[in-house]
Parts: sequence; C-alpha cells; structure tokens
Amino acid sequence: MPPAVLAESISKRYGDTIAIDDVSVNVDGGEIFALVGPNGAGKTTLVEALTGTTTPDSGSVSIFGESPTSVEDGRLGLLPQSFTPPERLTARELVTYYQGLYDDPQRVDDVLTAVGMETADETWYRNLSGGQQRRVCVGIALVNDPDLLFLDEPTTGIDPAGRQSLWSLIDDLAAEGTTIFLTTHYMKEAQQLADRVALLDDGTLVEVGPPTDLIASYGGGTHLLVETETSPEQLAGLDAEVEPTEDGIRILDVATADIGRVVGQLDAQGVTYETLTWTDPSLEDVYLSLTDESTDEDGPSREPMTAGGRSR
Ligand SMILES: Nc1ncnc2c1ncn2[C@@H]1O[C@H](COP(=O)(O)OP(=O)(O)OP(=O)(O)O)[C@@H](O)[C@H]1O
Repeated sequence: MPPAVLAESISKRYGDTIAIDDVSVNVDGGEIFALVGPNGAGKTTLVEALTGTTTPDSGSVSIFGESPTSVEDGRLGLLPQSFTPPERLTARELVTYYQGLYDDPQRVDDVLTAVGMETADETWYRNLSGGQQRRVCVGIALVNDPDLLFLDEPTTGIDPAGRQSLWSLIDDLAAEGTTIFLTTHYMKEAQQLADRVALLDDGTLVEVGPPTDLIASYGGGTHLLVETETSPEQLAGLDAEVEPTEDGIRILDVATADIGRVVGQLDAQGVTYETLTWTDPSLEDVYLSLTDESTDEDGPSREPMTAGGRSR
C-alpha cells in the first residue's frame, strides 16, 4: 500500500523568501504525524503543498499514491489555519451545508457529537466562543469521514479543557484508522498525540522521529524549574547551565544526586523562589535545543519569533 503522504524534495519560494527548502516527508496510514516549528518556519506552506492547495516549485507529492489534486474528495480532509465559515449560520447549519458537498458524508448529529457541539448546535457561529468555533471547524473537516486529515493548528485559541477533548477526538480518529497530519505550536500536544514529530525551522526539516527518540537524543538530562524573580545573570556562581523561562529559570542537567547541592547553592546566593520542580526532559526541551526559540504552552504568539523564511 502506498504511504498516506509522500513528499520528495519539495521546495517553495515566494519572491525572495524560501518558505520550504528541499523537504521530504513520508507518513504511513493510521499515523498521527505532528509538524512543529517557529512562526514562519514553513508549516502552513508545507500543508498547502501536501494538500494540493499550492504547487511546489520543485519536488513531488503524492497522497495515497496519487497527485493531491486528483485524490478522491472523500479521502482527504483539511482544516486550514485561518478558516472562517459564514458567521450567521448555526453549527448545525454549517455542518449540514458542508455535508451536502459530499456523496457519502457522515451524519450531521454524529459529527456534532464527535466535536462536542451537540448542545450548542443551534447557536450562530458568530456567538460561539473561540474554542467552540474551532470545534465546529474541525467538524466541518470531518464531514466526509476522510482517510487522511490535515489539521493546521487545530487547537489554537482553545482553552485547556477544550484542547484535551480535541486531543481525545484526534486519538479516537487515529484509532479508527484515520491518518492525521497536524501542525501545532503546543509541544505538549505533539508529545502526547503524535507517533512521529517533524521539526521544521527556516523552511528546512531539522529532525523527524517518535517524541521519545527525539527527547532521548536532544532533550538533555532532568532539570530543575525554579519559579523566581531572579534572572540567570544573577546566578553567575551556580555550577550549572541556567536558562530563562516565563516564570523564572531552568537549571539544566540536574541529576537526582545533585538536587540538594544545587538547591543549597540557590539558598547560599539568597535566591527566593515560589516553587521548585524537578522534571524529565520533554519535547519542549528538544524544540528549544534545536531551534533556539521559545515555545508558548499557554497560547502561541502571533508575532513572528524569527524573521521568517530565508531570503536569498
Ligand atoms: N502567499 C504567500 N506570499 C508570500 N509569502 C508567503 C506566503 N505564504 C507564506 N509566505 C512566507 O513563507 C514563509 C513561511 O510561512 P508559513 O505560513 O508557511 O509559516 P508557518 O510555519 O506556517 O508560520 P506560522 O506558525 O506563523 O503559521 C514566511 O516567511 C511567510 O511570510
């Protein structure tokens, strides 16, 4: 059976900007594949190239062995990053409308239930919360019961409980055999959901692999998170590497046997702190180590973290 997604050496340029540069990706049927990377890394461009929304300048793409533009409509679902359906229609009307575009769609009630919108189904789209709106959009992408579903930042703007419920939905879809290709800025989302994660930076695929492998290779050791007003610069005397975090500092590579000594050094330097947390490395550490960027687990920034794609 051909892979669900096969891209070989694809590149796409917009004027002087190289949005994706010689990227190859192979996604197997039934896999959850997560694409992560800073703002402007080329994630949406790659999704567009894989779904036939845009044509790469070079390289080739196939979906289930066919060109993305000739693959049967019912097999492919796409939730674009910026998708706004008509606002003065209810969730039910919207799902019904999109359902009418396909020969063999899912039942409207099943779709509304799957995305947790069965009780707010008669509310106008414009009056739903941001999270509810995104759930309706995921529902619209599901109406044709696709074999392969592309979700470009499906949970952006959704509160933690809503995110969890969408994660369960994505897990359920994959368990039933749907292949999922998603992009996300939430490292927890990629780590929890994905069979494999691809890191795209500046248009180039930096690494691909199961989250556990990436963490083992690039995550570093266990570390100590310190919620404090003290900055890394004020800790020059500490014999460990220190990075800033949103709430304080992260002291890298602190083994169990070293915790007491490091905490003693903090105390000796007069550091006051709210909390101390000793944690295993995570996909966020991989991301930080491979991209030199920061992630925002509380909500992705819409401001570019880099200058975007390379210009040549
Ligand atoms: N239609 C376009 N015309 C011109 N430049 C574009 C176009 N689409 C994307 N780009 C540029 O290509 C680069 C990659 O953009 P892309 O949207 O693919 O990144 P991204 O990783 O999805 O970013 P984000 O996380 O912010 O959504 C950026 O520099 C962007 O400005």
